[in-house]
Amino acid sequence: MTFLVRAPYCHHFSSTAMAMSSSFCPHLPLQFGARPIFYFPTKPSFSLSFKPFSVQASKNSSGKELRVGFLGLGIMGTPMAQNLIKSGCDVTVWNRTKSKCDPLINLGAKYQSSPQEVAASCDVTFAMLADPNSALEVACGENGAASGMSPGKGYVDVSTVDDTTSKLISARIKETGALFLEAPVSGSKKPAEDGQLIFLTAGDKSLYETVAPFLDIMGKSRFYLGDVGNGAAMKLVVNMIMGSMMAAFSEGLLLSEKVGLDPNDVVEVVSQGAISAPMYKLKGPAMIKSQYPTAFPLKHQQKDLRLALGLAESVSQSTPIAAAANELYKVAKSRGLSDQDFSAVIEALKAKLQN
Ligand SMILES: NC(=O)C1=CN([C@@H]2O[C@H](COP(=O)(O)OP(=O)(O)OC[C@H]3O[C@@H](n4cnc5c(N)ncnc54)[C@H](OP(=O)(O)O)[C@@H]3O)[C@@H](O)[C@H]2O)C=CC1
Ligand SMILES: O=CCCC(=O)O
Repeated sequence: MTFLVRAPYCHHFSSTAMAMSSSFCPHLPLQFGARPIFYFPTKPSFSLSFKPFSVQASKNSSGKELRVGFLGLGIMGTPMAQNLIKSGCDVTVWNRTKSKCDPLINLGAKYQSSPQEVAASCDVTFAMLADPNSALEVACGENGAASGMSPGKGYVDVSTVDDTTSKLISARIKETGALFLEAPVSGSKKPAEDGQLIFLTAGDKSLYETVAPFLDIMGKSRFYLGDVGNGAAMKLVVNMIMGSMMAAFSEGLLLSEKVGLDPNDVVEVVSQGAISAPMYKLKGPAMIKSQYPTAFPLKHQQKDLRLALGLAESVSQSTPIAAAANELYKVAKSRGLSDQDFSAVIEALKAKLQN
């Protein structure tokens, strides 16, 4: 197997490719069913000498370097597309609000004025949209990407959506003869900037292999999980856990303060014990100061909890903790905190106590 690897924390993407023998690629034991999972756990700690990405990038049937489209340039899409451009990829961008394309055009990206035109002018097109509705609209709506798709092309949806939405998009893309991969990401704004995302992919295996070099520019590891829907489900499970963890952490911080403890000590104690999580150490100090600089918008966390609860209901799985957490995020949204970081959910608990 060939892996594209990059120097840890290398921002200039002089990155890249090195053919590694399969002995470098640990195949982890399968714990979620009998599907193959390809896992590259961390970037190597040794130094490599790199060639420009384009030398090793996947080629299309005419032997030309693949042209990459990127739709959706929000908090995540912008740094992801930026990393592709900086690595030397041929990138064409589109965003509903056109002004967000400008910084990427300045970096060397091309621009097309609709998802259809991006898809028509590129070999593979990535999409990073807000939610199921926008993902569907951009892929399947008027002048949507599907209208520009044809055999030999591929569509990679990296948005967080539910499995039903992903299957609808997949069906529409595949109608055109193109291939489809869902590839939602774990990791937030900073991992996106640092090319340290975790891709949870499912769908056409050959497209997964084709876009692997691009995933490796944007991420630190990638999982192939089988049929369309499995990547979406994995992402929702992970974010359901995360949403509940943040809600529980918020309760702990507020309780500690009420009983006369220093919540900064709580952050430190938690960080040294079995329930330590990078998220607590990263966001706790700002939460204590009632500051919520946005990395992962609260409205998206609530969307993910809503979708995860739907997923749980579809298989009759009881999820009372996530359901309670979801209510808190809904309260936070109703108090105008949608665009703050999801750690602002703590404000919902403060508000509750004041009622
Ligand atoms: N932020 C994070 O930490 C992470 C987010 N995610 C997921 O990634 C996705 C994107 O997140 P993020 O970048 O934070 O979100 P943002 O809200 O920053 O960006 C959303 C993007 O979707 C576009 N969009 C929204 N509605 C429409 C529409 N109707 N038609 C066309 N485009 C639309 C926006 O365009 P415009 O600029 O015009 O508004 C923007 O490009 C979400 O699914 C989120 O859950 C996954 C991992 C981490
Ligand atoms: O979907 C958002 C995930 C945020 C994270 O993994 O830190």
